Amino acid sequence: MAENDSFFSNQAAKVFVAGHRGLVGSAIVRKLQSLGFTNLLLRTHAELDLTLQSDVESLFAAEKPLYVILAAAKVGGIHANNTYPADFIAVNLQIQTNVIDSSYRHGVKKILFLGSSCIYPKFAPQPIPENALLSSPLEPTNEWYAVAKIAGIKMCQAYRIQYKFDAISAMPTNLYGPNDNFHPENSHVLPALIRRFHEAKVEGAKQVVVWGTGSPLREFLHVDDLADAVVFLMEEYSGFEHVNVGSGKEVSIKELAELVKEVVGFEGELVWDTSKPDGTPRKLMDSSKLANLGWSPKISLKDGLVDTYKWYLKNIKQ
Ligand SMILES: NC(=O)C1=CN([C@@H]2O[C@H](COP(=O)(O)OP(=O)(O)OC[C@H]3O[C@@H](n4cnc5c(N)ncnc54)[C@H](OP(=O)(O)O)[C@@H]3O)[C@@H](O)[C@H]2O)C=CC1
Ligand SMILES: C[C@H]1O[C@H](OP(=O)(O)OP(=O)(O)OC[C@H]2O[C@@H](n3cnc4c(=O)[nH]c(N)nc43)[C@H](O)[C@@H]2O)[C@@H](O)[C@@H](O)C1=O
Repeated sequence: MAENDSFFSNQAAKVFVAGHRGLVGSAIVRKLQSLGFTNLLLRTHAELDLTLQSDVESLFAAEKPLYVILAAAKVGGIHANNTYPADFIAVNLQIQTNVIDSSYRHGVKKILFLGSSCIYPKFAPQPIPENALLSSPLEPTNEWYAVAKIAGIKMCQAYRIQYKFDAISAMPTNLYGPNDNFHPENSHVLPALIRRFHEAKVEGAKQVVVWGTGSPLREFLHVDDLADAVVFLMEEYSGFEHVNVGSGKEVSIKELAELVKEVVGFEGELVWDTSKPDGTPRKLMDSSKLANLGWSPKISLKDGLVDTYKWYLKNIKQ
């Protein structure tokens, strides 16, 4: 990459991190600050609703960020996705359309759009390569969110073709870490289980209920690794195709539940509520494209879980 195109050497550049208080956005802010970036443009949801096109336009016109990282979205676990399909498709289409289009119109040099591994077909080949996109039907519990995310990838590609706009997309696997959502029903499995096992331990409960059969396989990545991959891609990648970001390691939900139980120190038994959906049976991503560019993850699931539980104890528990 030419010197004047270097993201890392442009630490005074204005970088808009949309969604900076969320799991992903807050990790990206920590990473950028650790790299010496001093001019971050940050707006809370209350200060700027990204679904409102004219407000987004006004922000870009006034602030003229040079780089944009889009980590604002309507996000949730299997239950939330299944229960609020209209919100998941509409809010995400609105946010990403407004931010990508305004970025192009106001001279942004590069934007990174975040999607998710749920963009891939329910029965995709494993590990899932980037070119499995749109090769067969989606997983029904999150197809509304997935369709919005696929539209985001395609919008980046369309703007690259028509306007030569440097819009790239990263597809992370299931993430966890500080500032996650620990809501009992609407969160993802890992924060949900930390909370449930912790509360059961404190209350002296004999059992903890875990959803589904325990057989689905999931790949987990600590959000600090994801943030590292995001800045790496801002520096190193300007391609048409989206890029998978995974840990390469998968566990069953049963194995995950046993690990969370051990880390939290709950001594009772697990009970499986099979009336709850399993979702997609397996979604291990093929992250060799990113590995070939020179990036690899550093944080093991066990270490990441221990740190996340410490963060939960310090910041969330009553
Ligand atoms: N969590 C995960 O496991 C995974 C996440 N991703 C992707 O990473 C990105 C970030 O996800 P994550 O950090 O987990 O999500 P969070 O829910 O933790 O954070 C989302 C952020 O978006 C903001 N936001 C939501 N709606 C609006 C709006 N209308 N206007 C302005 N801001 C808004 C939220 O603000 P507020 O809190 O104030 O509402 C929040 O800061 C998403 O694109 C998601 O698809 C991809 C794969 C896995
Ligand atoms: C990142 C990805 O996340 C979502 O997909 P998902 O991987 O299915 O997400 P999940 O974390 O909610 O569940 C993983 C597995 O775990 C089981 N499970 C057990 N017990 C609990 C539990 O207590 N809560 C939850 N949420 N799941 C549980 C659950 O039944 C399922 O088998 C997408 O909708 C979409 O948001 C997306 O892109």
